[in-house]
Amino acid sequence: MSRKMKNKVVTNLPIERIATEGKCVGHHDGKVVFVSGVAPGDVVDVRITKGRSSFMEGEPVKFHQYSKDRVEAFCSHFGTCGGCKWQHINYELQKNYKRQQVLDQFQRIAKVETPEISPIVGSEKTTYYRNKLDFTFSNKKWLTLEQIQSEDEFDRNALGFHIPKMFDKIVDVDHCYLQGGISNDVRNELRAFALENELSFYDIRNQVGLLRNLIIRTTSTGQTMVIVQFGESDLELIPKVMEFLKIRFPEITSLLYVINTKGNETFHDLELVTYAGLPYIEEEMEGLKFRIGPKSFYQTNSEQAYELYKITRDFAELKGDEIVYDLYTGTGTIANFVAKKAKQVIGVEYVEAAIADAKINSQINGIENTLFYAGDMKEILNDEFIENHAAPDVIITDPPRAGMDEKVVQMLLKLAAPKIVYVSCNPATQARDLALLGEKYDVQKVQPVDMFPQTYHVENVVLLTLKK
Ligand SMILES: C[S@@+](CC[C@H](N)C(=O)[O-])C[C@H]1O[C@@H](n2cnc3c(N)ncnc32)[C@H](O)[C@@H]1O
Repeated sequence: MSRKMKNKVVTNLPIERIATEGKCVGHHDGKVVFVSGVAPGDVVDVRITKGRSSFMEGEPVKFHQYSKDRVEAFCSHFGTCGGCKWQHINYELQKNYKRQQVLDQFQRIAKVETPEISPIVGSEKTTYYRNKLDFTFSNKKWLTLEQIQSEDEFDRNALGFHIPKMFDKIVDVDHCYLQGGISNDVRNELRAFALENELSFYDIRNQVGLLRNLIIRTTSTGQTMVIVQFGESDLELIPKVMEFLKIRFPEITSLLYVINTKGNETFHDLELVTYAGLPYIEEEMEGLKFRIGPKSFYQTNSEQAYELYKITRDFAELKGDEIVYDLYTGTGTIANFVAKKAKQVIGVEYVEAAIADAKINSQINGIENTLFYAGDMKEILNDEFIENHAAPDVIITDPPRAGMDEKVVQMLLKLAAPKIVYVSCNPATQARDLALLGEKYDVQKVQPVDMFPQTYHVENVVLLTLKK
């Protein structure tokens, strides 16, 4: 019956609350309806886009009542672009919903006893907080309905972000409120230069075109890295583009490019060329320097990363004589950040370039009690590894969104370190892992942190102690 609902319009649906992944929930005919682009308190007509036996999904087509918690969205790309999906909800409420999400996931999935979840640590900056953005060049610009219906011809080249669920359509970004500094100018002027010089924008379907991707990374110390990804190896045009950026933006401290003719945009396996400046940028925290190469992961909100690391260090309560494992260490930021307070810190991560940066980060900061290893966690963290190193007193783990592999969780249970500090960017997978760790561990503290205002994403730090 529900499949028949597809494209039908449910009228006057009161929106009740926010569910996972930022969608809101209403009820119709005893079924849950997930609706995007609305806020709790709205009353809307919803066109059903998906009907299943237990739930439906839809999008608003008419608003009868607006929630009192709504605010005016500030970005002209709101509703089209996949980022900042919560900018129509006031920030105080965004924070409450994020905390609620952690609570919901823990109750639904973890099913372990938890102490009260602390109020979320909010971000002072609610715009211009990201230190990294990734823009795509495309010859398939997303056109608005008015543009499609108008008689005018439109240039279809675009530089911006992917439209959600459409791999080849790109919203041509005029201004992005996520990254400050020269980011908006670099993107807009590079696009203008490319259009003026009739350079080809990437055609993702046919995998041809010169300009493929633009990555801009900034630091709180004012450094900027710009990486241009080219889809063709044109030795005449590439220097022309790079020279334009070098001359026009002397503020760029690290200007690189990479030629990528593969089927995907990742460049972990490709060689980057430093065209001007240094091959890295440096972030600073409590006087420590962190070197970030083009292939390294670094938390994308530097100010909130500092808050996150302080909470992690506080939860670990190090006295100076502990062996600490920092799993999924990235460029070793947490490892180096806590090293002063530990006997030894061992960081593990699978991106080799990040491990090379982690070692350099220890070196440039004069830190001598860290060791770093590159490898897949489920392979490297084995009995031999433990035999070769002292057993940990504290384990800090900060896995990707997918959480920890079950083999890794089993290893943590076997290691039975007195304390685990689990940092996560996905409370659902964290809750799943906690359900397993619950066999030997109690959850002592739960502290959500907002790294990504205007989105539903939430970071969460949990302290676990070994059951007595
Ligand atoms: C959320 S990041 C944490 C980085 C770091 N703790 C920080 O704060 O900068 C997760 C890291 O896990 C690494 N990673 C993902 N899967 C892995 C695996 N199977 N084995 C080892 N490391 C992995 C990623 O490369 C990434 O650097």
